[in-house]
Amino acid sequence: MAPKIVYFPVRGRAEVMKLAIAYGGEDFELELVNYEDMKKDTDAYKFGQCPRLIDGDVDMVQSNAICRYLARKYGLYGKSDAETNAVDEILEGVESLRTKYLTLVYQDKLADEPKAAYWKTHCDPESAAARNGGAHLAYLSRLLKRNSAGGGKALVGSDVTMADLQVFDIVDLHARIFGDELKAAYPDLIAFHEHIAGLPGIKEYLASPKRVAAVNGNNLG
Ligand SMILES: N[C@@H](CCC(=O)N[C@@H](CS)C(=O)NCC(=O)O)C(=O)O
Repeated sequence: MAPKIVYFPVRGRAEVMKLAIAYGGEDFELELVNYEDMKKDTDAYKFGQCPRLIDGDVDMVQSNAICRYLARKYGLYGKSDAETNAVDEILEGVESLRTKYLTLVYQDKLADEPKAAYWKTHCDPESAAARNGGAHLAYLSRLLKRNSAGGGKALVGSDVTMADLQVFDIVDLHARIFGDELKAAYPDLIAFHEHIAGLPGIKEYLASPKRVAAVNGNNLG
């Protein structure tokens, strides 16, 4: 049976899971959950939150735990302890940026002022350089360059890992908001994003009706 993801009708935290399953060559089923039903079912939704993954005997929540499970299942977790550690570092690094992104879109509603401040603090390579490298996207770009085995196409080692899928997704979210500005600032991350988008399984998934539409207008989702 195909793995089942239970979530709200947005891309959100489930998107990376779908990319991993698609790259792993499996199909997935998507079940939409209603907020009130989720809150009542504390056995399944142990923290009152989704996404949830059901895959055979596996029934779990917490997106990064799910991502690690899928990384092990599909061989996306590095080829050595050192690579696995590096994948874990990147998953957590992306999580930090995702938290800030979620504040910008859900709490600050992408208003002009917080958006400009967000760009300056977390994205802008010039202000990052002025702060000796301190900006989240600059960190990711540096990690991509530093991994010579990846040739700009992988963040850890030479093969695709869950770290690549997480970075693809976070770049995808930022590209929707910052468009040309992001392209000009991080051509390496954009080229990386294009490479991942063309991988077998992922290419077909991204073009398929299974990809939940981005919530346009406010760029959420
Ligand atoms: N740490 C959790 C966060 C999950 C989360 O915030 N889920 C949101 C939807 S994206 C949710 O269920 N919110 C309902 C709530 O927290 O009451 C994870 O990574 O899965």
